[in-house]
Amino acid sequence: MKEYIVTIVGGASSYTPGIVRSLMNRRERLPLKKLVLQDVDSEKLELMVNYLSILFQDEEYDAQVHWTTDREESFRGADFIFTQIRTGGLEMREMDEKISLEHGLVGQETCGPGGFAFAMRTIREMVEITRDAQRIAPEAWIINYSNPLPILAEAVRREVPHSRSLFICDMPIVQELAMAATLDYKHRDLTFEYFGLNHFGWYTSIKNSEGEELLPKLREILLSGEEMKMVDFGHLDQSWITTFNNIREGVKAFPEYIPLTYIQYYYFPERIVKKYNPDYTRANEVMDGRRKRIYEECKKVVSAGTTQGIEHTLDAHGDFIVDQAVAVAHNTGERFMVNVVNNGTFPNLDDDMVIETFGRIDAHGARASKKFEVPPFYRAFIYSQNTYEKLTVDACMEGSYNKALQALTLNPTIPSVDKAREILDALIEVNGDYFPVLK
Ligand SMILES: NC(=O)c1ccc[n+]([C@@H]2O[C@H](COP(=O)([O-])OP(=O)(O)OC[C@H]3O[C@@H](n4cnc5c(N)ncnc54)[C@H](O)[C@@H]3O)[C@@H](O)[C@H]2O)c1
Ligand SMILES: O=P(O)(O)OC[C@H]1O[C@H](O[C@H]2[C@H](O)[C@@H](O)[C@@H](O)O[C@@H]2CO)[C@H](O)[C@@H](O)[C@@H]1O
Ligand SMILES: [Mn+2]
Repeated sequence: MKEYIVTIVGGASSYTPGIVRSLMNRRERLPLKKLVLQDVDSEKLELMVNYLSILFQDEEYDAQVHWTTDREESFRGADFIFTQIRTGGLEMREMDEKISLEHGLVGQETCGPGGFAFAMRTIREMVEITRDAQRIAPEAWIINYSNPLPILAEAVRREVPHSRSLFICDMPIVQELAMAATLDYKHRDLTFEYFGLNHFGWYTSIKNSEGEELLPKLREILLSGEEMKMVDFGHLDQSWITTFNNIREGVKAFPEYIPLTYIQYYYFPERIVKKYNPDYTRANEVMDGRRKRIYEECKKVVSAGTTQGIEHTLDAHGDFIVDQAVAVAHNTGERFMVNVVNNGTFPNLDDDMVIETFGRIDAHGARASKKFEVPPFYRAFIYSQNTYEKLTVDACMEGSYNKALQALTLNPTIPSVDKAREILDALIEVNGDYFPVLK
């Protein structure tokens, strides 16, 4: 069987050990010749590779592992390029979240002004990565996790036509696992339907294998005040548990569908701002939690020279990306949530909109499977969010202050032009050279 070369851009991320464990667990389907970790942080890369070398040895996993800061070198010969970059790091995420909250706005990684700033820092980098991949490894598939996903997907769609890119998000699968557990079903026995954009959508149907519609039952459970049954991979922080339980608030507002967790930021921005602590945000929780825990785990293994007796982190995140690589490699046509260009899937939305819905993945990439006519309220809501996303790409690529201001004014978490201008000026100041010059 063919042996694959997988490159991870942002290879020093704390998500890497989980992804590599998923690769190891799927060694029969995706045998690895070489794993290449590429990153801008050589110190963390070295730690990660030292850790993985010991893990491979302990698990008798026969693949080479290599690290480099040189993107060109890392792409040579690659079959798959997984991308998970965060320009500015968690430190800039912290700034985004805190500045937004200081201005009375949602302070979040991918939604509202935080997502806008993250996009302005990352768009050009993601476009360059995709161009380089197309030039150096034209046969390789890029499977991208980097956020803000829909904005990066829009930028790549425009700037790098015909790139072999998949844009993926683990939120829906994690929410589906929780919804299945709450309904007392196994995830694999349910079929979900969903429409929207990434981090901005709604479930319209949840059926069991007999074809029984279970959405009304889930609605009833949520409205009765019962807690969502979280599928805990070992380290689910309280803030995520609260976010999952807020799905109920969305259902209370508009009971016809089950909103994705992230809808809380758009339905209830004032509630979120009131509840969030501007001095200790999610970025702090991640820095003190997942980031610290994973690198400590790596250091322990490296100093002990063995993985024995050291706790390992497992989550759906790693499986989700590797399963999609398997679907491409084996041309399976398996069903996944996909981010694709609309092209008539939602007939009453623009054809060129990047949408999120269920579809199939095979050797030719991702395609949506079912048409859905979007009801008027959701259609208008999606248009404002999608136009914000498109204007953010315009603003970044054209260096346009006016487009940036229009983008933020349309963002459903921002109430006025005055607020949009106030937060835009604050973000420009704090981001310095991370942002393009906006004239
Ligand atoms: N799509 C999803 O559902 C999903 C899920 C989880 C994480 N993410 C995204 O994955 C990314 C990584 O998250 P994280 O929490 O691990 O962040 P992180 O900052 O801890 O790790 C990102 C890594 O990328 C490196 N990096 C930054 N810019 C780079 C570049 N230009 N080239 C190569 N490496 C670069 C950093 O040095 C760092 O090691 C973020 O964009 C995050 O939002 C997405
Ligand atoms: O706040 P974070 O950094 O923990 O997570 C941000 C990401 O949240 C979603 O993903 C997962 C996350 O990757 C996983 O580790 C776990 O914590 O559950 C989250 C919810 O499913 C989201 O899909 C990503 O786009 C975010 O970057
Ligand atoms: Mn996501």
